[in-house]
Amino acid sequence: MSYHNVFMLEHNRQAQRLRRDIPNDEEAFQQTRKLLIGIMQKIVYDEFLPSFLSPEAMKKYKLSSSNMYKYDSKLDATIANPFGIAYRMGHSWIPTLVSVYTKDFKLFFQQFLNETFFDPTLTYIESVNGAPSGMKGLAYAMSALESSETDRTIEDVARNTLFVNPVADTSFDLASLNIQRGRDHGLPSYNEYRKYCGLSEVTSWSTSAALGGLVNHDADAIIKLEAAGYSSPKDIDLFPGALSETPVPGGDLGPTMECIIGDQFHRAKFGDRFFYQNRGTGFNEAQQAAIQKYSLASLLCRNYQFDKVQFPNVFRLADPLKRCHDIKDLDIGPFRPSTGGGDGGNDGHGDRGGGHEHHPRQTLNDIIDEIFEQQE
Ligand code: HEM
Repeated sequence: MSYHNVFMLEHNRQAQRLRRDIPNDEEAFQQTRKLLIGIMQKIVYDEFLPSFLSPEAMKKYKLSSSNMYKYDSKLDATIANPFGIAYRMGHSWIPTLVSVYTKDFKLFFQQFLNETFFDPTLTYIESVNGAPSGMKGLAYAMSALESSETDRTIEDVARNTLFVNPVADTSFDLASLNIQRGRDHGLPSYNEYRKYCGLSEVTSWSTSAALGGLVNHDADAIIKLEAAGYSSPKDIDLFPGALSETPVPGGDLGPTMECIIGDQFHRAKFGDRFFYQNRGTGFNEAQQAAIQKYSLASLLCRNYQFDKVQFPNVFRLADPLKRCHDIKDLDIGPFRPSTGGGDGGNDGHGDRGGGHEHHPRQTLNDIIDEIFEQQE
């Protein structure tokens, strides 16, 4: 929710910067929306994906923006059924505790995750006497804390306290839901996806390749999968089979997960006519270069007033941290229809510090007020 909110703030901030040259409300909204989608795509492909996919997978599926981009109209970008299950690997990142940190990354408040289910109170907390607001404090904590490992362990909080019904004394188990949802969708087994991905077929409970064993699992994982009640390794469901694979070198996931997730993000990139790197429908060279230089770190600095961040990639712990003051804002110049030139970034404090920035004629609040007045 904190990150969802920060993109909303970023949208409004960039809309205000663009307002000077785009007086029409609808046009300003659409251009800002397009810009935010481009920024999001840059962050996902160049910052988020490499934080858990191996360099090999990044290369194989041409996910980094340094790969030449050519839109492929024949590529189907729709979400594959197994991706809806494989991408639930994020369920192994779910923490037991939700933390709120101060701006200097000290623990301010902690709550059990299940206490936040259906109760967003934490996010409403306003900043008092220098203490962080809920939204910002959650982002400070998320940027500073290491995430749980991507492994076969899903915390009890998501296994025993999901959708608790105190009257019936029941609750749901997210791991079971993931398995059952795969079956509901008629997904073939883990073994079939291994074959689809060009990996060896599994026919025995051993680790031996010659015996058709589970070559991408350690002995402990194999014991647990066998104990789960599958009468043959060929029956293992996609979610537990792929999630319990040993990670490939340099990545957090096993080869089957990398294949399904890498392929999906490849198609979502090269099969999307509006991908930000597609010249013409996406952005021109100068605009792309500006987006390329921007980062989630910079975005957090500006909207949540971080003093220091992990840089250049907030998804990786950096030491030392970089001062926000030294990280440039998005160069909005190339996005201005009238100038077509850059404003060269600024001193790290968004519009407030940029010598070339002009205040917009109206704030978004003014515009919203006007719309309401017209409706009355
Ligand atoms: C507090 C954290 C989270 C909770 C409580 C949660 C809970 C859930 C629940 C209840 C479902 C629906 C399950 C079903 O009925 O089949 C679901 C689906 C899903 N979750 Fe999560 N989740 C969390 C975080 C994540 C993360 C971090 C990721 C990935 C990075 C993720 C990926 C997915 C995906 C891909 C689906 C399937 C969506 C679809 O196909 O419609 N979730 N999650």
